[in-house]
Formats: sequence, structure tokens, C-alpha cells
Amino acid sequence: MPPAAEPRDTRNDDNTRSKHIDTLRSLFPTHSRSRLARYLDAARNDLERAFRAVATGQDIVDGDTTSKLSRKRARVQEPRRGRLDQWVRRGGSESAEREPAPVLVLSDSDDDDDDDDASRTEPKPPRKSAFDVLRAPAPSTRSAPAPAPAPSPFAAAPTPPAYVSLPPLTLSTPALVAHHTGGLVTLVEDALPPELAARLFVRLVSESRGEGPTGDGPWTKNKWYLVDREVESPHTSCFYREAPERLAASSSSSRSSGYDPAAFDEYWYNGAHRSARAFTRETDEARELVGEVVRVLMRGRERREGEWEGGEGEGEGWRPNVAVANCYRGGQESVGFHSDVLQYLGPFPTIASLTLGVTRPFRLRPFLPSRPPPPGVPPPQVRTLDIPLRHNSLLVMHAGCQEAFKHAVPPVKGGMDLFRVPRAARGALSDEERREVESTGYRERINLTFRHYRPDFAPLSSTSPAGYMGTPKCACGVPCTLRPDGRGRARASLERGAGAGATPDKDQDRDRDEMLFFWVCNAGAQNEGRGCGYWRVLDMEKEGRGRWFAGRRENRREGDDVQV
Ligand SMILES: O=C(O)CCC(=O)C(=O)O
Ligand SMILES: [Fe+2]
Repeated sequence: MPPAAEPRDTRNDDNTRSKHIDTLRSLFPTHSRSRLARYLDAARNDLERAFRAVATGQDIVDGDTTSKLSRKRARVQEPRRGRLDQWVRRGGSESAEREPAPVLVLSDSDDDDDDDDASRTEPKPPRKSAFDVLRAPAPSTRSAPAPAPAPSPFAAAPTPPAYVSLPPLTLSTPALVAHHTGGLVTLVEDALPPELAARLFVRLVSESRGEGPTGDGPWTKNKWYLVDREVESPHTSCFYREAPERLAASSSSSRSSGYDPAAFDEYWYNGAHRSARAFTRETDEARELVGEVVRVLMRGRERREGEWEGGEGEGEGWRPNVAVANCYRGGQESVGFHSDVLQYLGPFPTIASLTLGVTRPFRLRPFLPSRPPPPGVPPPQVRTLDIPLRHNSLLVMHAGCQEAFKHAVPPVKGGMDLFRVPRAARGALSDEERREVESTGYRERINLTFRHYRPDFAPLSSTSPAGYMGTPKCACGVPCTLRPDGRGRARASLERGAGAGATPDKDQDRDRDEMLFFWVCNAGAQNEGRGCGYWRVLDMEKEGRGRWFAGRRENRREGDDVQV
């Protein structure tokens, strides 16, 4: 299907606005959406201006009496002149000299549908980058609430909240993790034999520093554009994959398996080509064991629509054929909230995350619904969950986790315990390594997220079966990213008839509870923030995936209509 940019119309503007608010929200997680929306409106939808204003703690002044913000101000700011005066004394004239455009002004207490606890901020000094902002301590001060006006008998009924925030929880046992994630996450403690875990840790720390036996360089920080600002991940990472010959042999029908081993040497991430390394010997040992553990956990779990349907046979089930390796050196290195991109994993992936070294909390936060529930349905309750991940623990994110939660490894405030390799686990180390671990406490947390790249989501190649689409490209010519519609925005657009390639009749027939997945332009991540805005809903059948994938005849169900 030829890529088509979504037509520019008001719906598209709504979309852009909503995307901008999402971007701001990912940068300023302690600010509510409504507050960020007001910054954006006051900046006339200019994301960069809104970003600067929030980052530097500017208040909002907007001379445009027609803007939503001004209407809001007319309603609420009059009794709070004191706050505006304070702003004028604090830096109004200085700002005016620096920046001729009107300063954004918003009253700090002008926040009605807060979606996070403790989300008010006092003005902050300018910061260097998006990630400095992400690391800013959570604000704790709230201005005193203005006296509530007497309710008007003519006032419209208040809009019900889209969700209710509950206080965060720390989950320190496997049972608590299973309970509070609704079974979407399993924590396995002491996952590997202790000697393997120790050897893997010590050797991956060397690899991450570029001191491994293969002579490959150190792991690197990803760089991409957020809007037109280049940002850098606040930790280093590297991508490992199964050796090409093993990958090619990994399916019982390898000639038509759809895996082109060469396709795994290079892959697309954040709109750019990256290169992959072959698993090291210890990583290979670990992933065999991780594969076994995960396959056992998956047994008996109900499969979701679109999930990998591989069976139990040799080479058929979930295989950790790739891994993203992350190194967090010291408490300040972190990763912000995200859900893992799905372009090679497909819908409802299972991801197994092995922690080695320093204990760090792994944070989960449910996707926040973008719309209130239908009348009569209570709003969902959401809360942030922290799971402390100790050395040699395996966190399995089951099918549905990427679709329901975002995850992060936040920076650690204050001190952090160093990791010492347990004495009893040092047996498999070389003499030199043993000397090193005896004298060293490590600041590193190494994480390996094992993933199963699916043949029916592999890049298109000469061995791909007929009728298979590969990774769609947008108008920029860059392979798209696949995302779950966790917040229901794609569904809302579809209901309005928007979305390239959407066939409204069919799409409207979809079960409202069915999770949608959509391909989206990702070129802007490398192209100074400029993408084409393309998006369209994943259609497994039309794209020749899942049980329609001709390379997996053994999985076809009786009566399935196969497109080739
Ligand atoms: O380090 C972790 O536990 C999380 C890593 C992660 O989110 C990722 O690789 O996508
Ligand atoms: Fe992740």
C-alpha cells in the first residue's frame, strides 16, 4: 500500500496538538496534561516555545484575547494579580529584553484536572537539555488553593476525570509484582546459575567499556531529535543478535522462514540505521536459559490477537534471538518513560529483562487514557509501580505489558550502594578478573532485554515470502515504527475517519476493547524533528503477517484465507 500522508485538516491540527502535548508530557512528567496544554496554546502550538517556557519556569502572558488561554485567564487570573505582580518583579523586564515575543504566562495554581500528584512547580532556572529537565527533582510545593467560588446553578456538569491517580507503590516480592501488574509482569529472582551471572556481569562491563576480546568499541548513547533539539539517551547501550548462521537455521522451514540473517546486521532504531553485534559466549549461554524460563512461563498463558503464534516444537516457540544491552554507570544514568517499539516484535510481545550488578528500581506507569470513560463507567485507577531489580533477577514483561504500561529506570537521588560480585560466585572468573572483583565495588547496572524478532515482522528481503509487506515506509522513505495505541488516540482518530489507509467501515467494526497498533513515521527522530506525519493502523491480514504469513504454513489455521 503506498504511503500517504494524512491530509492537513483541523483533525490533523488536533492530532499535532495532542502529539505536542504528549511530547511535552514525556519531557515534563510532573506537569499535568492540562497545564502543558495551556503552555502550548499560549505558545500558539509552537512546541519549541512551549518547551522553553516550561523548562525555564516562565509564567504565561498572551495578548491574544481570542485564545483559549486568554479566556481562561479572564476567568481565573483576575483575583490572583499578586502572582502576576510577583512575576513582573521577578524577571519580566529582563525576559522582555531577551525575547521580544510575549512571555508565556500561566498562573501556577491554575490547574484543574491534575493527573499526577505533586505536579506543581515553582519557576525553575534555565536547563541544558530535555534530560536535565527529566532529572529535575519532583516538585513538592503547591500554592494555596484559591477560595472555591459558590457553585452556580447554571454551571455545566463537570467533565468526569479520565482516570484517578493513586499513590505510588514499591513492589519488592514476585507475588506483589504479579498482583499489582495484573499478571502482566513476572519477577524471577536468582534466575541464572550464580557463577554465570557473575561472569556475564564482569564481561559485559568490559564490553560496555570497549575492553572486550572482540575489539569492538564501547557501547554508545543513542542520539535523536525531539522536536528540533538533539537529545542523547542518559545511558549507553548496544544491540546484540544471534549469529547469522544460527538465525537462518532457527526455523524448521528456514528457506521460507522469512528471516534474512543479513537483515539483522543492520536495523532501524529512532529513524536511523544501527549495526548489531553477535551475542558473546556468555550472553549466548544466558539467553538459552532465559529462553527456557520464558517458554515455561508462557505455557498456558492465553495468546492475544496478533501475538506470536509459534508452537512448542523445536525452533517454534519464543526465542530470544536479539537483545538490547544497557549500561547505567552510576545513579545519574537512567532511561525515561517509554514503551518498547514493536516494529520487529509485533503486537503483544514478550520481553525478558535480566539485571546484573547494582540494584535499581524499575518503574512502571500505566498509559493514561486520553478520554474519559463512557457515562456510567468509573474512571480507571492508575498508579506508578517501582520494582527494585537486584543482581541476577529476570523481569518478564508478558504480552500486554508494553500495551498497558510505560517503563523507566529513573535516576537515583542521593547515595547508591556499590555492587560487589558475591565471593561464592567468583569460581568461573579468570585469575585477572578475580583479582579485579576482589578489589572493586561496581557502580554499573547492566541490563539485557531479550526479545524475539518475528519472521513475520522482519525487514523485507529476497527470501521473504510472496504477499509479505516487511516494514512499511513513510513518505520520508524511512521504515516506520510500530506502536500500541495505549492511550486510545488512534482509535479516536479512526472514529473520526482520519488515518491513512484506514477503511472506516471495517475499522469501525472493530471491537472497542481490541487494542489497535499503528505504523508511524519516525524519520523526524533523525531529521531535525521533521517527519511527514504518516500513520496507519496495522492490518495483519493485508500485510501478510501472523497466521497469514506464508512462511509459517504450519501455523495456519484450518479455513484461513491466505494471501500470497
Ligand atoms: O534497563 C532496564 O531495565 C530497561 C531497559 C529498557 O527499557 C529497554 O532496553 O528498552
Ligand atoms: Fe524499554
